[in-house]
Amino acid sequence: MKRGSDYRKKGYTYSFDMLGEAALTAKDAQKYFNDYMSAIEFTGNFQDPKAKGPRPSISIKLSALHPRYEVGQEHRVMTELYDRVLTLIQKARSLNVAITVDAEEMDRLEMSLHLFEKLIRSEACQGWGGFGLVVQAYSKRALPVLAWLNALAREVGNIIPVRLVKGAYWDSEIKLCQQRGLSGYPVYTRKEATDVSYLACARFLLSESVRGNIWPQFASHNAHTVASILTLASHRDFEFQRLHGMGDALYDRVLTQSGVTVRIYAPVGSHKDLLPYLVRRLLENGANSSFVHRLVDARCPISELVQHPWTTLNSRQTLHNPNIPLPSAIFHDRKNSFSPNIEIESEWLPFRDSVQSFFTKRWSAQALINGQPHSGLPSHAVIAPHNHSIQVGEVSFANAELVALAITAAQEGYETWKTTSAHTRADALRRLGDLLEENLAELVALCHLEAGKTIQDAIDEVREAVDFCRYYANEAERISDAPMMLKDIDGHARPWQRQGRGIIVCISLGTSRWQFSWVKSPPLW
Ligand SMILES: NC(=O)c1ccc[n+]([C@@H]2O[C@H](COP(=O)([O-])OP(=O)(O)OC[C@H]3O[C@@H](n4cnc5c(N)ncnc54)[C@H](O)[C@@H]3O)[C@@H](O)[C@H]2O)c1
Ligand SMILES: N[C@@H](CCC=O)C(=O)O
Repeated sequence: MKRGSDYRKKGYTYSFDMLGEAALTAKDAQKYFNDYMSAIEFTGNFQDPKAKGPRPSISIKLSALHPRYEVGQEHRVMTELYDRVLTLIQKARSLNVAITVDAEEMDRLEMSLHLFEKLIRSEACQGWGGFGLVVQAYSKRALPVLAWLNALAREVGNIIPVRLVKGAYWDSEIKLCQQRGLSGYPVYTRKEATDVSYLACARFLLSESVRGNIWPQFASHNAHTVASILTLASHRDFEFQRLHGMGDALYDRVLTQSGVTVRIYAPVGSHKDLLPYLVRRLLENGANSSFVHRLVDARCPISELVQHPWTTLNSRQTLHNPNIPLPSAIFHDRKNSFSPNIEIESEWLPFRDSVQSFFTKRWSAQALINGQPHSGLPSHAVIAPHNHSIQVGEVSFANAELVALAITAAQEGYETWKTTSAHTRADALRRLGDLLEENLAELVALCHLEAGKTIQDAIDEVREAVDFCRYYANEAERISDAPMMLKDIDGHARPWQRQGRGIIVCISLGTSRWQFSWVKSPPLW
């Protein structure tokens, strides 16, 4: 507060962010809760007679306040985390300190909105107008979220402050979707698309149908964006926001020339907690497309800086960025394995229904030799480890006779298999990968019931198998067919070619590696 006093004299106000996020333990979450509480008390009680502008506020991160702020634990989010935030709201309201819920990763958007709705409907928020949230314009859901917030504000009769940012997690959003093999991205992949989205959201927030329901807080250091907002606005019922240490010159001018309030988002805390925040700033400010980066780049002409993002976007051949392949296409030589995004309802609900449709199935497993199942041996019940009242199916174990039969069959098959081209064998493996993927829902149900895996773990298990199939199919083609010349000990080059080693017995322990043994042994050698 003391450090900000010069800025407050100029007319700036603050939103303090207590550094710290992604609490991993209840102890961490309690520490961050205490930090927020004391920040609210300090901010509410601090008197600065020379300060101009509205009172400072506090920004909170939900991930800091609960170690299980995740979709799979939504019932705890809606009760335990709800109680925590409610306590902060009650304290903040009693001291007239506004609270903003920071936006984090896109997968938590729906859950954060459920929680926000429950809180804004609580008695603690009735008629206050000091409880708001952040909307990220790089999100493809930004405009619908704003429309929903506008309807909510109108219904509950509270003004909702909304900080509109471009978004601070762009790089990790892209990487996570690729790693998880999702069907697409929740964020735009061209910078100018985010800029256009920001302006579309700003136009909506400044419209008469929103005025009086939402208090817009436009957060950007991009002079083009700021100038566009000042031009778009037919009233002054909004404010600007900037980060501490950024956009000083721009906002000194805005403050003196436009009469609009400017709030500085100031992170407060120890160096230890600064790292994630700092890395996000480094990534976004280091990007060639960043406005502040281009501003200080002498090679970037002003005519480019002032180009309307719509003109830039419209000049592209595609709205998406072809340099950022879809998650399924990130490998140059094979398809990435697919996962539905079970954090978002539009994908989770249909997938859950398909998985659940197998919950009544009873699987039966027995020796399979030459494509023929061998039943008739004593069977044993397979019981779900997490719920002993569920019988997943039954299994008949092979006996020595069947093992001998299997080895003979494999020996006979090997004679043809070893002369089968690597390409044909690799194709069989790829087909297996595709079949595993096509039957994802059933395999997930089986992993869940038989091994007690969580749904995400089960999906990952199947994905790993699919990846193995595709990866080793390529490897088989790469190394199996082509004869190589290797130098012998006497320096002479000799032709060298791999060949099958014969039958391999694989003993695979436990259920979790069933696919591993399949993929890495018989089909290749
Ligand atoms: N909390 C605040 O008060 C506050 C205030 C101002 C800015 N900010 C943040 O500062 C950062 C910089 O934003 P800005 O408006 O000043 O600068 P900017 O106009 O240069 O926009 C940069 C932003 O564009 C987006 N982006 C970058 N590459 C992209 C791509 N290939 N495809 C789609 N989107 C892409 C990202 O969200 C990136 O942060 C953002 O993280 C913003 O959220 C926060
Ligand atoms: N909440 C952001 C601040 C910048 C954008 O909103 C962060 O923690 O990185």
